[in-house]
Amino acid sequence: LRRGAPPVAAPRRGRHVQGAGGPRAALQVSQGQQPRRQEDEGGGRCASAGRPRPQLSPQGDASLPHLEATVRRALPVLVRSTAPNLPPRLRVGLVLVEGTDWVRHRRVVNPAFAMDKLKTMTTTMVSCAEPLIKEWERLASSNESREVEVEFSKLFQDLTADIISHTGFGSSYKQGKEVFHTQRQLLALAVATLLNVQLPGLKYLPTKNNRLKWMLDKKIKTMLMAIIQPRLASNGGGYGDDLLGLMLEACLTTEQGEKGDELTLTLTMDEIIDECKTFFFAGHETTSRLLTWTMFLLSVYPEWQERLREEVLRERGKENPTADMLNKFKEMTMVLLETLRLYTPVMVMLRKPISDIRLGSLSIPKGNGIAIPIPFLHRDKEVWGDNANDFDPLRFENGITNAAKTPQALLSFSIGPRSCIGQNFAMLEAKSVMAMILKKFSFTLSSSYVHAPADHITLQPKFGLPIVLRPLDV
Ligand code: HEM
Repeated sequence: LRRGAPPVAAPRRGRHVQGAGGPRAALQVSQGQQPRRQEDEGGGRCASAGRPRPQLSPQGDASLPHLEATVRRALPVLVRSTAPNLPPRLRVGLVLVEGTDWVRHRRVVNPAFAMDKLKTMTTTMVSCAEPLIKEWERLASSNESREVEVEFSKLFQDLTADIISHTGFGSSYKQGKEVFHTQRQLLALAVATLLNVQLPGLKYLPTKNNRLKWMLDKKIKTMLMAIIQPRLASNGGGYGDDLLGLMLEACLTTEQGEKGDELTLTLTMDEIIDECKTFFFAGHETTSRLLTWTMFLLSVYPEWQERLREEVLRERGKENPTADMLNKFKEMTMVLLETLRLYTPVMVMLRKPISDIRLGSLSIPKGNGIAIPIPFLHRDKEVWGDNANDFDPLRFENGITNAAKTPQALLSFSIGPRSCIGQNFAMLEAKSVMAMILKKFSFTLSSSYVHAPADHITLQPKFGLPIVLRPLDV
């Protein structure tokens, strides 16, 4: 993963010649609308204090042709680089570890996402959605119009938080939810202060914001320890079949030496805590966005809404969906993939080459940031055909690899060894929730909806997603 790129000479003056120069490196170091300051990868150093790092941020047609085909091929030789301004306490777990640490983490976390384990979690996903369905039915029946308007953007955020709390922490889901709630506060604080000028050392000073961040951080750690410690103490009885239990099992089997030479796979307590935080950061908002945009597209394309409803009812009638049944939903899978293509929740992947490399006609020196703009690549007519901007789930009829001119064109979950570990989890979750809604309601966009997709770390409808639900039995 890290060694693939043969070193090539790094042209010192080449960037402008290659049409990728942008402004000269200064406080503002990238071409696009990047934040005003950039921290160094190690955390804490900013452009004004340390060496500015140029970032290649292809935007629009001018620079895209250089990168289109080659970016995908280059992904394996680039290492992940973090959002430059993300505070260290939010850079956690598997998403951000590198090298042998990554191998160790990924092996421990992998078993928790095995399909047979996920299947048992489907029941939990369905039962988290069930009370909402009942509540909407009740509200609709009490309205004269027999309809109910629901704001789905916020609702899906709460629902996916509920699902990840239950599937992540089982019977400790209430404490899990509290952890996630605190993480959300920490994230909101980080985002609110993202563009503040950072002076070196400022993060160590007991400012009001810093004290609040430290307090929240400590609270998260204490709460997670309170969930993890009793599990560890109860060895012999198993650690639970939720994500945490499965991870502890993978971790501790190796620690007890059952596999002898694999002792290095063990995670420390701090690392386990980091992985628990990762479940939430990586898995909750992204999945809620997938659900949000699917709901939006099905409202706009009623013929597809009807096709999916028929598929759901054909397989299982009015019964709750099971994992095996969800895996059979071909048209639902096609619609979800098309939603991921048009409204990818993660908009940018940040990478840096570990040695000087060539990307098509561009030479990129080692360590320079590359922002890979997924929405541009997902709407490229060269790759997806002339209807690249249209909603056409049929393009996925013969699977992902045959949907475009290049086999790995869909980048929503990334590709290669560092691709999303939670993609099957996310797809099962989205299918469970959509099946529950489709079998009970038909729905349309509310007249108050305003179409304004906005990039707030993930892609979300700026003014929410108000939808009018009508129970099918009425
Ligand atoms: C629709 C939902 C999701 C989308 C669109 C998504 C997208 C992505 C993408 C694009 C990456 C690669 C990021 C990069 O290379 O910079 C990634 C990695 C990752 N995702 Fe997801 N994700 C989703 C759901 C989930 C869920 C449900 C979980 C866990 C509960 C999860 C956990 C992770 C982890 C741990 C990684 C890092 C993997 C590694 O580096 O080995 N994701 N995801």
